[in-house]
Amino acid sequence: MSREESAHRTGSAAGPSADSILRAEGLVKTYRTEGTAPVEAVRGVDLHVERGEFVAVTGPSGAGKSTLLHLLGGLDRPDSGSLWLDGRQVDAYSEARWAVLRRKKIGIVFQFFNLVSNLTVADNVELPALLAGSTPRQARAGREELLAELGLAGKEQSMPAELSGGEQQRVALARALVNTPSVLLADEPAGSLDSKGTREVLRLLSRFHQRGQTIVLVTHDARMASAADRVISFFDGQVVDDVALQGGGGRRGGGVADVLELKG
Ligand SMILES: Nc1ncnc2c1ncn2[C@@H]1O[C@H](COP(=O)(O)OP(=O)(O)OP(=O)(O)O)[C@@H](O)[C@H]1O
Repeated sequence: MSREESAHRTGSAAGPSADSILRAEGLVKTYRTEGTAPVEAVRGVDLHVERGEFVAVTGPSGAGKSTLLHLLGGLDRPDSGSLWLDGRQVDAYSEARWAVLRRKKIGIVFQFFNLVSNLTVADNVELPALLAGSTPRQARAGREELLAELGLAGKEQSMPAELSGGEQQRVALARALVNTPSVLLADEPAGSLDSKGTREVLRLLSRFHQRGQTIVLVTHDARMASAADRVISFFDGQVVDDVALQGGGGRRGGGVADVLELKG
């Protein structure tokens, strides 16, 4: 039986549990630019992500996936709706409180890495740890462990521009994970990589997921999405489907191998 055939619908139908790490209710975001019609990017989204889940949000270009991810990470504010992270209601947080929350509880990776170009690889990874209150010794230990794990030992003193796209994304992943966040938000993390880089990112996401990392991955790539435990289809600012992939996904094994084969 194919993974698609074995998929079954649970998702939002199953509803949030006491263990939901992320929960959104009625999220709405409309972009208003003078002189143009308002764009209703997110139109009343209810969503929950359980602790340890790997959830992919997929859909066509312009569906509102990135906007949703930005709302979940506090990078943008909803016009209305509620948001809980780790049991705490966070939608009314000020910018400063969100910044602290993000440092400690949310890791984010973007399509174009967003590394600090004039800092070394080591400093890019250590900086968020230091900002979150780690001692220099702790930050260094965390950086060393992650860079070794991500195959970047020896690149500590390189500048981002000296690295390949795949290497830069691995640095971005190390930076996002250095504070052991409750949730990792990934917005098209392989969107600017070749097939080798894409496989690498998938393999690493799956590895961290297997160790319990909660992940929300935005992707328009169905093959990447099929590495997740659960796939949420987004269309025109709304969730139109929410499907659990049985026996697959990063955690339960099998799925990623299929995906990696698919990508050749
Ligand atoms: N800052 C902004 N100002 C105005 N409109 C915006 C802004 N950001 C996004 N939009 C619009 O909101 C809608 C949703 O965009 P969004 O980037 O969230 O979609 P997406 O599904 O992530 O698309 P893609 O896969 O192409 O990245 C689109 O119509 C987009 O043009």
